Amino acid sequence: MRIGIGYDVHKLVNDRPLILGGVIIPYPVGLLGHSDADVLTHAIMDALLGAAALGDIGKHFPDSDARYQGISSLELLKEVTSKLTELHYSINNLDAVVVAQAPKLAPYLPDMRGNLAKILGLPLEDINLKATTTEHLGFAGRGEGIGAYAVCTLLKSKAAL
Ligand SMILES: Nc1ccn([C@@H]2O[C@H](COP(=O)(O)O)[C@@H](O)[C@H]2O)c(=O)n1
Ligand SMILES: C[C@@]1(CO)OP(=O)(O)OP(=O)(O)OC[C@H]1O
Repeated sequence: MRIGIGYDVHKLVNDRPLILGGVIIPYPVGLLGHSDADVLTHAIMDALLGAAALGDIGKHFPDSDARYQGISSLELLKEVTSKLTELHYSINNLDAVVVAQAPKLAPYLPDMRGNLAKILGLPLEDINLKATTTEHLGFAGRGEGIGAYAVCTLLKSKAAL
């Protein structure tokens, strides 16, 4: 069993959609980034890459590469999933938390979970998503940005042992 951790933050700005776990969330501001800035999916990718000792998303998908400009982070997650499969890793479970003072994310978590399960090829029970505020403290509490943490465990498939 191998464990990985991921953490990412993106800034909230005008004139950008708010996309988390591939779900477009109606909100007056959205996350700034080279890709679609889906901070939850980024933290999950970093956890998966970390567990496999494959570095981080900046190494695999540099923001200097025009191919990734505006890309859906779910497309990047597909690539990470393929890399894990090539190396005979399977995902055992995944847990993540989005740190956002607003909007209320609970209503959107089931759709995010469904999107992630589909791409990762996992049953829903292997994925858990949560949201928390910071009780108005810090950058997230002031609504300046949104952060996400993710932890996952990987198993090496039996065929590769
Ligand atoms: N952006 C958010 C933040 C929180 N929630 C839900 O509210 C619960 C209480 O949050 P606290 O930060 O006050 O502990 C939390 O457990 C989530 O269920 C949310 O939906 N969206
Ligand atoms: C995903 C990438 C690539 O488009 O860009 P961003 O959306 O800016 O995200 P970040 O978490 O800053 O770093 C990874 C990047 O290389």
